[in-house]
Amino acid sequence: MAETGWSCDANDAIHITMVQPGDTKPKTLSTFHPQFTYPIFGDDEQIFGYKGLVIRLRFAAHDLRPHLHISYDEKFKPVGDTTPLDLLGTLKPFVSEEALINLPDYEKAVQEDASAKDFTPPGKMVYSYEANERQYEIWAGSLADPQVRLLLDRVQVLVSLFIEAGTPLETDDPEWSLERWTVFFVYEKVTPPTPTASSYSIVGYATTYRYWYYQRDRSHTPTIKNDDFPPAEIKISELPARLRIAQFLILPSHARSGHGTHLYTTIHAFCIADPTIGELTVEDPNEQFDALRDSADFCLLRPEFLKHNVNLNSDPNGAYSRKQRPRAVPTGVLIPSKTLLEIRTAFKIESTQFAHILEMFLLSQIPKSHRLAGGTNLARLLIKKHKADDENDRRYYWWRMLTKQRLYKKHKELLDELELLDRVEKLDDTVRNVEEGYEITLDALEGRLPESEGENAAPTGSRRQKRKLAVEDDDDEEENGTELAKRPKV
Ligand SMILES: CC(=O)SCCNC(=O)CCNC(=O)[C@H](O)C(C)(C)COP(=O)(O)OP(=O)(O)OC[C@H]1O[C@@H](n2cnc3c(N)ncnc32)[C@H](O)[C@@H]1OP(=O)(O)O
Repeated sequence: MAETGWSCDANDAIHITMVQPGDTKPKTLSTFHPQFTYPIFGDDEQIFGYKGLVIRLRFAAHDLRPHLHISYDEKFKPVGDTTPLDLLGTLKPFVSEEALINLPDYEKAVQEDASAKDFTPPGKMVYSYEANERQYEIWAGSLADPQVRLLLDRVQVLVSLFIEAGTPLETDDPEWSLERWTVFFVYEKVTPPTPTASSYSIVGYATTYRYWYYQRDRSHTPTIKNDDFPPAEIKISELPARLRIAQFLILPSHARSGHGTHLYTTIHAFCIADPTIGELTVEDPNEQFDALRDSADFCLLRPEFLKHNVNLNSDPNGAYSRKQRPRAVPTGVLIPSKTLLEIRTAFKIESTQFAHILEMFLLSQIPKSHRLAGGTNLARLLIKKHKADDENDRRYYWWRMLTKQRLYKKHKELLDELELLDRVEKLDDTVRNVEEGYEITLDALEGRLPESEGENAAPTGSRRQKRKLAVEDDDDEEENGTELAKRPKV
């Protein structure tokens, strides 16, 4: 434990333990430390006043019954204003009330839980899968369901401990508001450790909510109607909506085994199956989540792009373009915009995310030796431009133009404040960084795709790193009012 004198690292002091009944008393399934404790203990994540401090947060693996247990070897004797931290007072707002019973009572409750044998996760099962010869199920339920609320209230402290800038949900909102929320739980189906124990063990969960999706029907001229007032009851669950993933968590003991990807694709399938949902969006995704989402969306859309022969036209304006540079990027002839819109609408993918996946796909269709990652001669291409002899060089030229065009439109206000030369340089840096980010994802996907071209050799060790982007996405900041969890995403 990183301890200096009377202060210790809060991340080390907290132990999160999943338990299930054992032969005579509950046994530990897994134990892990939090990633963050600053929402509870402050920015420096230090706890003053204890030696040998262990704050153990236990959860029953099936119904997440919680328990908080604090132990230490020595406690600092107050000197004037210098007092040890009030641990219970500090932790109370973050853990549910029922976690504060004594340990023997908790252990008895877990060990002798008569209902455990018949426990099923709340809501209904929406997907099941096998991984590494183990069985998993994903269940979805409305937050208006008291059982969903109970589980969420019990586990929400993990949001503060694992999701940067994440805040636990208010679960005592009015019912109509709770109905907007669907919570997805991932459980492993296990062989019960005792005859009366549960066969479910938590893996992770995600919260999602519907929010109004304004779509103007331009085929109708707005008219004043004499409808009854007040109107008949409106059910929020039936209004056109976007579904937004708010919190997404896979327990560290189950991380990097594909469960996050299963959970995300299940939520996506849930959106596609619901005619009232127009798009899937994500609130404040972090870098890891973006990587997971990009990979999953790429695997989903790639077969569709291939089916429709989506590719960059290397001669967008025919022979004419070879002599004279078009005044604007000829998007309509470069890519099949109508088909792409149909794909995007059918797959309910938000427009910026769709643009990323499309750009990544178009890039992947250019042989690596004609891309920056494969050592193409960019200086020569920038002289030859759309007149380059090789069609893949021309494709790469147009790929850069198309991506720059999107980036420019998205960040127009910011870029227009710069001098022309600075603007060109900034845009150039950004497209390069975006391209590097795509190459990393394509590398990571190598071998996972059914018809892998073998273009992107898998790297040794993770190359996943923060995408260095020259132009930051100010939209996210505006929408979410926080910069902490946000990764610059262009
Ligand atoms: C909206 C938000 O809430 S944003 C916040 C997201 N949540 C958090 O950051 C909380 C803490 N972290 C987590 O909960 C998890 O680590 C998550 C959600 C980020 C990722 O979940 P995981 O289950 O680990 O994801 P998954 O296993 O599907 O993929 C992650 C990696 O594992 C790799 N992977 C996928 N399947 C396997 C497998 N069978 N074996 C080994 N590795 C695999 C993937 O390649 C991926 O690697 P990469 O990111 O380097 O490309």
